[in-house]
Amino acid sequence: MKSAVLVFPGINRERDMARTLKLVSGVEPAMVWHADTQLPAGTDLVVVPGGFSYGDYLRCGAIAARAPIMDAVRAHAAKGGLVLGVCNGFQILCESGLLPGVLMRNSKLKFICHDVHLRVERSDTPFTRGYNAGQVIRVPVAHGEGNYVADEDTIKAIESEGRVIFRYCSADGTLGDPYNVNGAINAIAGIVNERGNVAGMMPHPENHVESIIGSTDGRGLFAGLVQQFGKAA
Ligand SMILES: NC(=O)CC[C@H](N)C(=O)O
Repeated sequence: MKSAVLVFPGINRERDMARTLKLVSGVEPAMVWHADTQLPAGTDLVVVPGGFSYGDYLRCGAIAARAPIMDAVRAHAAKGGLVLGVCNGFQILCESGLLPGVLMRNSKLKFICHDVHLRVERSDTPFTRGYNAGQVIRVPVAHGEGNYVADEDTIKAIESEGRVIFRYCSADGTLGDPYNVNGAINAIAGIVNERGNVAGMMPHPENHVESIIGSTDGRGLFAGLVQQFGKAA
């Protein structure tokens, strides 16, 4: 699997993401600077990583969404290419119109940084095929603006088309306010676009891929993607 990780000024999770992609796929990803206008030929997967692009000025992801490289990301998605946005990456994909909705301030107006449980809502997407539907995984969150919001019609469409891929839940998969760490509508932690080739999620699966740091629950996402493209470039 050939992947490309976008790099914006202020991003700080790109090395974690690159390390995980190398670990799981066996192939070093290309690091692509925001001012570039092209992705490397043959890119299978574009990853927009987490961090604080442009210092979170205006709104998280708002400036990065207008960076030159984003036209190439749009073209890649339009061809059916896979795009994954994690945390700030999810915010950037929403701000760029590649995913619907927006990420607002967390309902308690505090930055949160701890492990959460997620219920995998479906396993028939390229991003979740490494899991079973209904499986509960534990991965960290680290954000101040993770409260997913969209207008009523958009939420109706996302829900009726089964485009929620992850929801915040308890360790046994129960949904409820105490587990909805940022107040997101319907406890939405991750979604896919209509075509199913662009995904965004607030939690960080790339940080839980090795038992030495306490959990490998994030690995399934990357392992599932690799299954699709194979391990070699
Ligand atoms: N870890 C991240 O990507 C953080 C995203 C963004 N800076 C926020 O605080 O919401």
